[in-house]
Amino acid sequence: MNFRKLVRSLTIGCAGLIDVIRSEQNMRIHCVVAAGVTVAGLVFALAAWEWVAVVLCIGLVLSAECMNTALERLADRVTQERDPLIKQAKDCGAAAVLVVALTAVVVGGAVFVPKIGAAVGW
Ligand SMILES: Nc1ncnc2c1ncn2[C@@H]1O[C@H](COP(=O)(O)OP(=O)(O)OP(=O)(O)O)[C@@H](O)[C@H]1O
Repeated sequence: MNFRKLVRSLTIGCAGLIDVIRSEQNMRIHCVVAAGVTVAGLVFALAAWEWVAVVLCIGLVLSAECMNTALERLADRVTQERDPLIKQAKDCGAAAVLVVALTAVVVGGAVFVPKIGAAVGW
């Protein structure tokens, strides 16, 4: 195994992640929500399987946002002109983020709503 190559790949990935966080408001919103959900998970002492579900959702949403940003930048490199196919490509990328974000909301609801309900005595 080429250890130096592995470290280089990780460094490049971190640089990309920092770039997306700096440049994309939606990514910063996802990160704030992810931090809030993590704190809520600690407060409600989630079970192991609940952590698995929550962490998977967070990872999927952040990853989708990174992929969407990559697609947007490639599209902008292809042309700055209005183009119907560029619109379709960007809208499909945005749809990918929307699908995982809605999935995360459903999973988060299934995990947290019963706990919040029990805490407030519903
Ligand atoms: N070159 C283009 N040709 C046609 N439609 C485009 C083009 N660039 C963006 N759009 C469309 O315009 C709408 C708004 O795009 P906008 O430029 O505001 O955001 P974005 O480039 O998709 O993402 P961001 O704002 O995060 O950079 C979307 O429906 C998008 O698909």
